[in-house]
Amino acid sequence: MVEKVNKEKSILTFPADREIALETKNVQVYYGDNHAMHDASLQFPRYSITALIGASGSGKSTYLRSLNRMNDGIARVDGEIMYRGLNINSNEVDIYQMRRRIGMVFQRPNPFAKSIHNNISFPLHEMGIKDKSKINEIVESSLKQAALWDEVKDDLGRSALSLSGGQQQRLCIARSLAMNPDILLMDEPASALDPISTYKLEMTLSDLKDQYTIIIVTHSMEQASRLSDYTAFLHMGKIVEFDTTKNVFTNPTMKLTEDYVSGNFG
Ligand SMILES: Nc1ncnc2c1ncn2[C@@H]1O[C@H](COP(=O)(O)OP(=O)(O)OP(=O)(O)O)[C@@H](O)[C@H]1O
Repeated sequence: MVEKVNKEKSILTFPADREIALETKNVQVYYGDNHAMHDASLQFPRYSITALIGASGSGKSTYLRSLNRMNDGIARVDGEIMYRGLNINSNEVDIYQMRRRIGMVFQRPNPFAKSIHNNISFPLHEMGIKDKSKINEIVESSLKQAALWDEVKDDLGRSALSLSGGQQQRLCIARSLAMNPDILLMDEPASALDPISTYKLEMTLSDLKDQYTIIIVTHSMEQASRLSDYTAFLHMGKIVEFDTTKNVFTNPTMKLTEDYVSGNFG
């Protein structure tokens, strides 16, 4: 039985004035016999940043990866994941198309061993876009959105692998943005970055939320409180609390949340 600290508030207080970008209904994830995610029901508000926080092994990555079917072939995922009225956790969904709308940025930057330009233009070619000026336009606009353009514009033919870790991560964000997504899923995108690169990445994400919905796993309480509008706290495969970040950090409903955000465990 989980203990509440604020009895008049419900566990999953939700601000009703926000449009919903993505909703999970009773999502369960099983790695074989390991029931890793229990009954995850949450609505992610559009044009905002939601942080997923919790101790190691609480299920943050498992949940995040379910949101665009990255657990396919690894785990069994039951329940509904509703995106624009469609349950994307169903066999009818074209996973490739869906992932263009719900992109993923991983913990370690994973640029292709190609030029900066090709990192973005190659997937566009694969999508059937052949018009060079259109491609150049998308390369430029996505690099600008990812706040990398000024640093690389003079040599787009340079290898992506010669960029710093922070620049590589922003290039991976640009590559996702070039697909014209609605939602960006990010699994600890700053964990391999130094403080200055982390700061730049956070600035970039803050700017992006005007146009995109961002869901980010982070181990850093400071990052969650600086960056996110909403926070979900996970514990042992369950979503214990979801609320505005301000409330989760200053006025949590659950004792478990209070202990975690105040550093008393985890
Ligand atoms: N590929 C996998 N195969 C089997 N079990 C897994 C796999 N990935 C995760 N798990 C299990 O699922 C549970 C949740 O793990 P998950 O990685 O989602 O937690 P997390 O909160 O993201 O942890 P961390 O903060 O350490 O990254 C753990 O019990 C873990 O051992």
